[in-house]
Amino acid sequence: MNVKELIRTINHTLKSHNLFPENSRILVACSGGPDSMALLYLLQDIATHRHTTYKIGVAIVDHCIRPESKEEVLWLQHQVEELGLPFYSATFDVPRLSKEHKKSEETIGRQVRYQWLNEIAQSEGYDYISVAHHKDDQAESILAHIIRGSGLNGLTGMSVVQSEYAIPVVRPLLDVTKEDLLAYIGTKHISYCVDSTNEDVRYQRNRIRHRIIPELEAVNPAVVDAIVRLGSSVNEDVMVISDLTSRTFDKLVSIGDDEVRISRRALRQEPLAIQRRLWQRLVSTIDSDLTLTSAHQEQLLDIVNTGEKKTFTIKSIKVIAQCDTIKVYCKH
Ligand SMILES: Nc1ncnc2c1ncn2[C@@H]1O[C@H](COP(=O)(O)OP(=O)(O)OP(=O)(O)O)[C@@H](O)[C@H]1O
Repeated sequence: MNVKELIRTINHTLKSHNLFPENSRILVACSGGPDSMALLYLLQDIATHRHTTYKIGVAIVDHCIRPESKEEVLWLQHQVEELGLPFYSATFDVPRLSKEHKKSEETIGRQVRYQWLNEIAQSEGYDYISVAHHKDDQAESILAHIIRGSGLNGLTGMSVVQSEYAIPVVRPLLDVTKEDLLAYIGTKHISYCVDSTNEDVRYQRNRIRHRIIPELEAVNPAVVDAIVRLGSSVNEDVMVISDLTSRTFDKLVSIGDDEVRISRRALRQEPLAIQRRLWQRLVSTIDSDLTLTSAHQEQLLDIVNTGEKKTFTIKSIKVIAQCDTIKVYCKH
């Protein structure tokens, strides 16, 4: 893809989601790596191409995982100041936090990064946070979910707009490949930092990127496109199932002050795919942090299929099925 086509493709992604209108303020999350440096320059090119005037700021988090990270923050600060843009940075001791919270460095790093980006975006008046995930990242993320044993929801991939936080996170590059971005960087002579851990196949993501995808490409050279298409079509189907689940939930479930109830017979008449999702919604109504494992789901589906009295405890919640009534409540 040449520069013109690249800009047209990204502009199309943004337009089809009504993103970055005139005068909006965008905080670009930039690691200093090739993808996010490309995003930074592309967003400026797109503003020129569209004759619009959105405003860009740049934010970086130093995760203290690599010895060179401090220097990279200073390098990026210099680049951003040369461009005359606002710059923000924060430092988190991710290795220490990872030990304290018993979570992987990747998970904790992502959590603190998005939380801080949101705080900065809110306090500095930005409308959007923008990140540089591209088509290859999308395919890797879907494959990672398949390998981990995800349900359908995990196969939908990342969305262009994610509204989970107060400030929406936007991914304008999901329709372009890493190769397109590297070609752009080469043409424009944009400098960037190289993350020394990117080649390390002890990290799951790198193993998928450097070992699994090339093997799959030997079978189908367009496998990245094929996986991304799978993600989009699953996404469409999941939206339909999710809508049907919501309507069934509203019809069948009665919500009390600290409990939810459903008829065992009515639940049994629903297809299994809906039953599973209804169970997740029933428990989430009581404890929004509780995600059912497939083992929990099997046990809960068993409750539906008998007429006997059954009691079941999952973490913070209790389920009692007696005669035709199933009651879900907090065990405390
Ligand atoms: N340390 C960081 N500070 C700010 N934003 C970051 C940082 N690390 C990642 N991001 C943002 O999150 C996106 C996804 O993170 P990921 O680790 O997958 O990126 P990456 O493949 O390393 O990309 P890049 O080539 O830009 O480093 C990046 O493209 C960037 O927009």
